Amino acid sequence: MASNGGFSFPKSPTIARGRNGLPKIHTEKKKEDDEICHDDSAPPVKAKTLDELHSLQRKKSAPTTPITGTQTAFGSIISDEERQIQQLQSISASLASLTRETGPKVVKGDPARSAETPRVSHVTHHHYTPDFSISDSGLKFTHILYNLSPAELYEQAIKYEKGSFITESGALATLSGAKTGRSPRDKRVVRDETTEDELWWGKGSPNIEMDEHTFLVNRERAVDYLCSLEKVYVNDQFLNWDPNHRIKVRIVSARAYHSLFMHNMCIRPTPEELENFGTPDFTIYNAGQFPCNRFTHYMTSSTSIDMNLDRREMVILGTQYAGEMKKGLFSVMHYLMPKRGILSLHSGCNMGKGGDVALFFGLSGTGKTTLSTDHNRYLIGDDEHCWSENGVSNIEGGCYAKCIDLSREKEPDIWNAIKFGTVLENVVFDEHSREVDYADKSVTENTRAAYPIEYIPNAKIPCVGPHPKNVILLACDAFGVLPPVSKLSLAQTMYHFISGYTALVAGTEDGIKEPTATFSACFGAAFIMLHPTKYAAMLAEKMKQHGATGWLVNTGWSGGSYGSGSRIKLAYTRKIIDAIHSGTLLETNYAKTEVFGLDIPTEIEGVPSEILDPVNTWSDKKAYKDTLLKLGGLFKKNFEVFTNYKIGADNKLTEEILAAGPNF
Ligand SMILES: Nc1ncnc2c1ncn2[C@@H]1O[C@H](COP(=O)(O)OP(=O)(O)OP(=O)(O)O)[C@@H](O)[C@H]1O
Ligand SMILES: O=C([O-])CC(=O)C(=O)O
Ligand SMILES: [Ca+2]
Ligand SMILES: [Mn+2]
Repeated sequence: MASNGGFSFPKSPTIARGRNGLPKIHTEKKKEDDEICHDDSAPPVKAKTLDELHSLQRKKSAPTTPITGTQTAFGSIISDEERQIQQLQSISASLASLTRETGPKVVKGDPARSAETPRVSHVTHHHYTPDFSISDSGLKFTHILYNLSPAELYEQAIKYEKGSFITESGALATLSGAKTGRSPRDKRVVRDETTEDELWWGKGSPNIEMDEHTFLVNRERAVDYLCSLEKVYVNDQFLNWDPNHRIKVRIVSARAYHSLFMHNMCIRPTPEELENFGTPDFTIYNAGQFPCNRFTHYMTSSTSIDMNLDRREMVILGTQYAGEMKKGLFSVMHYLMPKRGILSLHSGCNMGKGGDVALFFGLSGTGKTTLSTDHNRYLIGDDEHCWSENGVSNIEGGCYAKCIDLSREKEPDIWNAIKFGTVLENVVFDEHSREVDYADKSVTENTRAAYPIEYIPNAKIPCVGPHPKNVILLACDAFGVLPPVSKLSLAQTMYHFISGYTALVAGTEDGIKEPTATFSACFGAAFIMLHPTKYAAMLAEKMKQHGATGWLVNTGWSGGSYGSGSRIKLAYTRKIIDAIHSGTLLETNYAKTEVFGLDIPTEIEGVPSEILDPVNTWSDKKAYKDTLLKLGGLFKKNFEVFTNYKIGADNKLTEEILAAGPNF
């Protein structure tokens, strides 16, 4: 016993094997000398009750502006408690019913814990509540879970939201409910005197009108629903990394999943920034699963996503798909930024070690996130950017990657970003090991991961960069006739930007399906608010001024259309993109294609030369020509609506753009 310097180990109970192989536990009284033996166990806890013990576990967060309090705009200093009351008053005002003219009684903190953790006392928006407005809803409290941390949101989701699980890598797996994608046909925009003239309305426009009154009806419905809940989540965050054009947004939602999603996707304020947040510039009321009333004017389904630019508010009813919030705010930026002379872009963006910036435009699923996430370059952002006179800035604070068929080998940075804090939507996983099967489309093909941008190792923080050198237009051409890469003139770049082409293959359950061409102006018609030519004119102007080169990259099929050919290997596309970034692709020899008149390189390092001209990869040359002409015809037909518009101040450019399309 004394051999180890006077220490002894408490004797473990003697275990013997019984007849059935199970250990037999001996419970006879220990010998006297065992009890007086040196005890090295830790001292007992100070708590006298379990509640006391639990309260020891959680330490109150340190005040972020200690003792001195916060300096207000008028120079006075306010206490921490006063500041918290102001914050709650602001939230109560956000949640105020428009008819009762008073905000709900709000109290900060988890209702499940309010008994044990007294937080800031409640506030009502107006201190005086007239008698006539007293109703049951006026008597209850709404608990506010304000800018919770990812850990707190995990606990909320797992406790209260069915379908929430921690995956093997630590991500939060969630279900978005009946909707697993956006509902563009249910989007409504208030048409008033201002927006009547400013916005793009009519054929092709994503802005389907509603009147102010109907908006208020839906707003009231969402606010009443949210206030009827025991608790709501409130996120106060920012959009746009350009400090001169930063927008303050507030998101009120019913689910921890939504709060964590926006925590990841918007820019996260520092504690100091949060203290001085004040009144938001834009507010989202996300009532999620609560539907709109189909008897309401303008409603054509139980889902409605309503935007009121004058009130700076958005209401979501009848869909829990979180992308509605992300893209709703993007639409707002597509309105606010051009007003300030800043171009908003549905594009990814990265920067080389030497400071060369590339933009990646493309419709959903064409490769913005995949190709802007590049181990050799700094990631500025994967989906939404602004281009101002100062250069580029990311609008968001996170990325939203498609996960279908994700593999560690092909997309290591995205794979590694799926860890604690990341929201994983609609994926399927092993019920025991919680390993995700990224090939499984049982819930949807649109499985997604939302993670903060700093989860990508070479993210450029702050997410801003100089003026772009290369503008890469991505199309996933399932017809297999567009070349893997072509160099574009400015007029061609504008033609393809306005066209916004891609062709994906819809559901593949019933065997081979024909690809369908999609044209979406500015590679994001669902989100733009002004006429496409307004954005196009700004892009042309900026590309000309900064000498950026345009490229068209087909990330889709080669060797035949969908069904006979195959998707271009991601490894080849990456080599093509590398050659664009490095500048070597500018130096190589070019040939011109028929019909589209594109300049295609004859060789690229690491890419088999025969695939560079798609005609070489088709065994049936007639089928190739027919398909090429068919696609050319679709482009022409789509562009008809734009032929009457002037693009920019210069008529010459308009003519050049019209001539830059397919010719046959
Ligand atoms: N050659 C290729 N180039 C790019 N992506 C490819 C290629 N082959 C397969 N892929 C796959 O295509 C998908 C591209 O999706 P990605 O998330 O980049 O779309 P996105 O343009 O960011 O769309 P969204 O705007 O909807 O987020 C990924 O799943 C990627 O693995
Ligand atoms: O908004 C979404 O759901 C995903 C996305 O990025 C897009 O469709 O462009
Ligand atoms: Ca993306
Ligand atoms: Mn997108």
